[in-house]
Amino acid sequence: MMPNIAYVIAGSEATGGAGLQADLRTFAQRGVYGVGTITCIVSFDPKNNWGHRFVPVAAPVIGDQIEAATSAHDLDVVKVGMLGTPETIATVSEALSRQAWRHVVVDPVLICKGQEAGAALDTDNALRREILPHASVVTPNLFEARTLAGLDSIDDVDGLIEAARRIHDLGPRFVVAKGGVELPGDDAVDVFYDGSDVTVLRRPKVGDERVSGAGCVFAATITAEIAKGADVADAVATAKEFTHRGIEGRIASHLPFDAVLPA
Ligand SMILES: Nc1ncnc2c1ncn2[C@@H]1O[C@H](COP(=O)(O)OP(=O)(O)O)[C@@H](O)[C@H]1O
Ligand SMILES: Cc1ncc(COP(=O)(O)O)c(C=O)c1O
Repeated sequence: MMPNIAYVIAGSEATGGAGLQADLRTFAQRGVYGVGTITCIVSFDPKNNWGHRFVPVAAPVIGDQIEAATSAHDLDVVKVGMLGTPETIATVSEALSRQAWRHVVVDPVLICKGQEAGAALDTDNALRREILPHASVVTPNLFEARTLAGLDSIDDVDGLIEAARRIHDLGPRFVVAKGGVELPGDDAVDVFYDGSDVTVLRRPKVGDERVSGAGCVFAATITAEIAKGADVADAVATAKEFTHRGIEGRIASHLPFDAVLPA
């Protein structure tokens, strides 16, 4: 029997907590066969307060990986994670337009802390212009929702809903705007908007620190569930529960932050 296959185009995070490592781990745990393409390599630097070191993979090498993956398998569901540079964004955008996709799930990772602000702005604009039009599902966190929606601040659930509506206007059919730990209150609140109805998902906050990989596991779970045939609303509800469980069971390390342990 053929397994359900999910594809991810994302960055490697060398400590294993986030990025492609978390995506493929999540795919395996949700029972789908994962295929991955690496866009960049992030290696936190233990000699420098675990600051980000960021190296993009050369565009032709990204293109080769996508060619190999899409030629070997009949892929119809893809998650797009960290891209990192305008050149990578152009390469991935061009590759996405070469075939029809049932769903493109975009986790709009906007800033890698190692990047200088000017470069990050170019990347943000390129992501909005070249990747969002391919997205059927987009999962911005609070900062990304504010940036993509062009809002000065998001202070409550109503603000999150307004952001989700504005991002929907940019193209994606389904928007999950995540309040996470950043939105004030006792619960981690996310808003799901499908163009007509708003669903508010909430679970109690586990601590008040960000947990590495939470956004990656969340979007990867949505992708895996869609690959198995779930509709988007059910996939998002499953992702909320699965990520919450992974945050509760999180893994500590010598890093100054914990990582999600999807299980
Ligand atoms: N400490 C926490 N406790 C409970 N849920 C959390 C916590 N941090 C994040 N979440 C939830 O995990 C999911 C992804 O987290 P988020 O922090 O928004 O992603 P990102 O990693 O992109 O910033 C969302 O459903 C969010 O609400
Ligand atoms: C390669 C890569 N992708 C994605 C992320 C975002 O991870 P998170 O799920 O914590 O938002 C990171 C963060 O370090 C990363 O290094």
